[in-house]
Amino acid sequence: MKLGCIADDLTGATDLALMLAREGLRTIQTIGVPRADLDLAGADAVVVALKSRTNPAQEAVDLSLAAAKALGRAGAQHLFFKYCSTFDSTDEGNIGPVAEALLAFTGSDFTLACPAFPANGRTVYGGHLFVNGVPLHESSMKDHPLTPMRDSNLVRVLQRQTKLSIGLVSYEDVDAGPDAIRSAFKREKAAGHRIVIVDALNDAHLRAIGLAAAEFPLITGGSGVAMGLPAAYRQSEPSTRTVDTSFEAPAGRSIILAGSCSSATRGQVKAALDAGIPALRLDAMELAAGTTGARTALDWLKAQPEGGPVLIYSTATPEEVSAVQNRLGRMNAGEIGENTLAGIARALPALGLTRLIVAGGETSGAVVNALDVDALAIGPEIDPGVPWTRSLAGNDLALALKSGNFGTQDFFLKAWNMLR
Ligand SMILES: Nc1ncnc2c1ncn2[C@@H]1O[C@H](COP(=O)(O)OP(=O)(O)OP(=O)(O)O)[C@@H](O)[C@H]1O
Ligand SMILES: O=C(O)[C@@H](O)C(=O)CO
Repeated sequence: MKLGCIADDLTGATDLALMLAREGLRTIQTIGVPRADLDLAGADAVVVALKSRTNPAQEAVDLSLAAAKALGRAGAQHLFFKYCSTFDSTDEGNIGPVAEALLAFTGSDFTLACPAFPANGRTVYGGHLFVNGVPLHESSMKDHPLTPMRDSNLVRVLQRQTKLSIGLVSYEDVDAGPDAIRSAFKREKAAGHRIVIVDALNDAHLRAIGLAAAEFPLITGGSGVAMGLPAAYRQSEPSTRTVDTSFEAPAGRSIILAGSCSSATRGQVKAALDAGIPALRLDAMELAAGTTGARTALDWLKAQPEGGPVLIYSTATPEEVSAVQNRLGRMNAGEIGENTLAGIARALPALGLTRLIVAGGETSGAVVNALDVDALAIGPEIDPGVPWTRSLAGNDLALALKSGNFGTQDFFLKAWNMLR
C-alpha cells in the first residue's frame, strides 16, 4: 500500500478517497481504525475515517496514532493526515497536536500543511486561507457551530496549536514548480521550521506540490494536496490499476439527514423544501427538552408516502445556532443533534431506507457509526469532494456523505439521478 491516510472526519475521508480514486489509486475507506481481519489487500490507498476533529486534543492524538499503527501494519509506505479545507480547528488543536504526534511516529522532522482545494474555492496565498475569494475569518466559517475560524493567517493559527516551528512556502516558490518547491522545503527546514504552510492557487500548484512532497513520510492537508500524489507514485510504479467507477445502489427508499448548518447546506435544504420534498425540521431546544426526538421523527417517517426522498434536518441559521448554544453550550448542542440523527439512522435499514445523503462531517460520523458499516467503496463524483459510496460490509447501503460547505444548491435533488 502506497498511502495510508488518517482523516479527522468522515466526509473529509470520503473527499480524500474520491481524490485518490479519481487520480488512479485503488482506494478503500474504513470507518474508524480498521479491524485486523478487514481485507485491505490490493488497495493502493486506505483512508481511515476518524471522528477526531473536535475531540479533546489528546484523544485526537491517541485515535490518530492507533490509525497510524494499523496502517503501518497493513503496509502503508507513507502517511497522509487529512483535515478540513477550511482548516477547522481551535487554539487547542487538533491539527497541530496530531501532526506533531504523527511526525514523531514516522520518525521524521519535516512536513507540509496545505488545505487548498481550488475546485471548492479554497486557496492559500501568503499563508492566508481564502474561501471563494473571501479571507477565512470573513467567510461563513467565522460562525461555524464547533470550530469558528476567526484568523485567516494559517502560520499564526497552526503556531498557536504546536510547539514545532511553523514556516511558509509561498506562491513564488510554488509557481516555479516542483524543484523550486523542493528547494524551498530545504530552506525552511534549515531555518528550523518543522511544518510549512504551502500556498496554492490552482490545480497545477497542487500537482507540483504533490510531486515535491510525495516521498515525505508524512503529508498533511486537505484533499487537494493529494491530487499530485498518485501521479508521483506511478512514476516509480507504472503498474497502478485503473479504478472501477461503475455504481449500483441497493434497492430501497431514499432519505436525506442534514445536521450541517453551513451556508451551502442551508441553501440545499431550502432548494429541497422549495421542490416539495417531504421534510421534518428538528428543533434543537425541543430535542434538548425531550419534547421531540428520534422516535417522533421515525413515526413521521413511517407516515410518508413511498417514492421520492424525504428530508430530516436540524439545519438552522447562525443566529438560531448561537441562541441554542447560549442556552445549551456549544458541544452539548452539537451532540444532541448528532445523537438524534444517529438514533434515526439506526432504524433506517430495517425500514427499507438504504439510500442516504448525510450533510455535515460530524453528523456523518455519528450517523454512519450508528449504521453498522465498516468500510466504503468509492463511486462516482456528485460534486467536487463528494462521491456516492457503497458499504463493503454490514448493512448494504448507498451513502453520499457531504461536507458541510460542499455541493451545488441542487445537490439534494440531483444526487439521486446517478443511482441505478
Ligand atoms: N440547530 C442547531 N443548533 C445547534 N447546533 C446544531 C444545530 N443543528 C446541528 N447542529 C450541530 O452543528 C454541528 C454541525 O457540524 P457538522 O460537522 O455536521 O457540519 P459542518 O461543520 O457544516 O460540516 P463539515 O464538518 O463537513 O464542514 C453538529 O454537531 C450538529 O449536531
Ligand atoms: O476538506 C474539506 O473541506 C472537507 O473534506 C471536510 O473535511 C469537511 O468536513
